[in-house]
Amino acid sequence: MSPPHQKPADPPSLPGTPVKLVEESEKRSDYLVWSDYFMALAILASKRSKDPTTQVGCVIVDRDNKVLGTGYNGMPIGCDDDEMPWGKGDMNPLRNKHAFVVHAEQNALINSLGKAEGCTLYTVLFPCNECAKIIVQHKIREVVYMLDRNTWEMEGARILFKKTGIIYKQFKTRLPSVTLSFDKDCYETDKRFDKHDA
Ligand SMILES: Nc1ccn([C@H]2C[C@H](O)[C@@H](COP(=O)(O)O)O2)c(=O)n1
Repeated sequence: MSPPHQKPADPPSLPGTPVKLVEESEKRSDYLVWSDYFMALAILASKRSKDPTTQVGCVIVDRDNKVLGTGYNGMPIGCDDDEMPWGKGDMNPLRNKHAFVVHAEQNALINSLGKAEGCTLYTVLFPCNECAKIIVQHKIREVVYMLDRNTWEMEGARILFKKTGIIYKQFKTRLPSVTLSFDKDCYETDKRFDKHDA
């Protein structure tokens, strides 16, 4: 007899009988945990960025795990992406992207319509000092980031977070990757549904 915690084995199928479909009556175990889901969303948002060197995405999440806003680094509304500078090596600061790009965190906060108090901010890149000022003003509770840079701007952000009690921590996951395929994840699922339904 099987031990009580194990499902009894399926009886061997008789020759010529069709193979039984995998039972789908139990909860999936390989679903995304919240933090993986939110960081994956931030990375997905970063794919919207037109910045040729660094694409950043950001997601703001409330205590009930509701997404209040997402953002990525891009030019301000009304500025034609094709007319704006995307480099950063020109002597003239007005010919560099940094003079104009709205950071991912800023866009996510703007999109959260003033409701970000007590929320967690997931970002692909650690915030700079300018973003940190706005994060503080919105009373964000916690910042979760993937990548960090050793720059004075990010050091400035760390100083502001420490002074104001905003928790910041590097993202940790057990997953090496989250893959997303229009084909496999949607069309094939739909085909399986058709089979069951027929
Ligand atoms: N926390 C951050 C830091 C930077 N960004 C944006 C600003 C630029 O578009 C890009 C950085 O460009 P790089 O100097 O690496 O060529 O990333 C942001 O959105 N959030």
